[in-house]
Amino acid sequence: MGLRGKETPSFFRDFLDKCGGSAVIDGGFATELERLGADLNDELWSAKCLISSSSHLVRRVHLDYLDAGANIILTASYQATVQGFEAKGFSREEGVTMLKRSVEIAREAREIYHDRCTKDSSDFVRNERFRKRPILIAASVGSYGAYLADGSEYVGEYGDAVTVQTLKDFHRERVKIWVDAGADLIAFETIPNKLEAQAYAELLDEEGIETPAWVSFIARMKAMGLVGDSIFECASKAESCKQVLAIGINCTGPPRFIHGLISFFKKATSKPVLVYPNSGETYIAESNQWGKSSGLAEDDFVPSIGKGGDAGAFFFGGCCRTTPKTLRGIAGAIYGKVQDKCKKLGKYFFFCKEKN
Ligand code: MET
Ligand SMILES: [Zn+2]
Repeated sequence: MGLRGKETPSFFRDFLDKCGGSAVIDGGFATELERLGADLNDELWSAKCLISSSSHLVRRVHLDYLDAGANIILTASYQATVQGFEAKGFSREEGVTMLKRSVEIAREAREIYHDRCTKDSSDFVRNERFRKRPILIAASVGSYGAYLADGSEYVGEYGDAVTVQTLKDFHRERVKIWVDAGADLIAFETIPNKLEAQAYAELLDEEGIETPAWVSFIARMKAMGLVGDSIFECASKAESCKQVLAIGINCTGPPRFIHGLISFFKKATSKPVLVYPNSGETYIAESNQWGKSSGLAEDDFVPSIGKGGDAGAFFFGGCCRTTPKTLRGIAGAIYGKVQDKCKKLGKYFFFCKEKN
């Protein structure tokens, strides 16, 4: 599904129309790999599984999220860098190959899934609207702080020595590798500050990258009071970049704050808003563990996301510690909502065909 070079402003509009009005982003990728038994206590985190002996697990997680109803799957590249693989003893060439593999494995999973949809007779895939839904591969780009692997993507204080240029130089090669590998989208994720948002926007312009992108921030919250750069400042860095088609928040919890955060973003951007919060637990960098912070049950997650739709978001999913089960709930809620809209407006053709 090579969608590069298309006139980008209509890209998401067409995609959202085909999805029925809202799109489902996958759930926590790396934490799902861990739940399936992968040991990701490593600087490469999920990218460790790109090494061929574990690539079947990467494919499996992609397929689990596709089975759950995802329209967009994020690659296992969040913490993947050529220098990271070199530090493990791989050659430069092997490192580049591993980065490309992240996109290839996701494409393989999409092909397997499409194939299954035509052959499988289970109720889920027999359902027309699931079978025909569009699926995009988004290359996951973690922040410089994620590469540092010390939890600083949640803090975003890189110090004075790190400039916009440092960040552009850091991301340039990896982004180009994923574009060349045929990703449909570039997902700049868990961005902790305005500096990095600016670096991404400049990088897209300087390299003339035509692949559409989204930028997604981590909102640093002390209860509901936000800390760090303001949402306005962060969003404005991406707002003027024509390749950035959506702006939003990920890996921020607890989800009950999401409604308010989306409202902030709606004021800061004219682009579609996306949201994929984590489970509401807090990552503790010192111990490399997730600690319960809100007592939020998984059952509360889906209603919280649903309220995000009322606040005006168009893309919904889950981040760390959410699972295919969570995503099934989100997809169900989104498709249900679309069906309601369909009844009222007679507008969204995928669903209207079935219902009318
Ligand atoms: C720390 S946020 C991580 C987001 C990334 N898409 C992942 O799961 O794996
Ligand atoms: Zn996350």
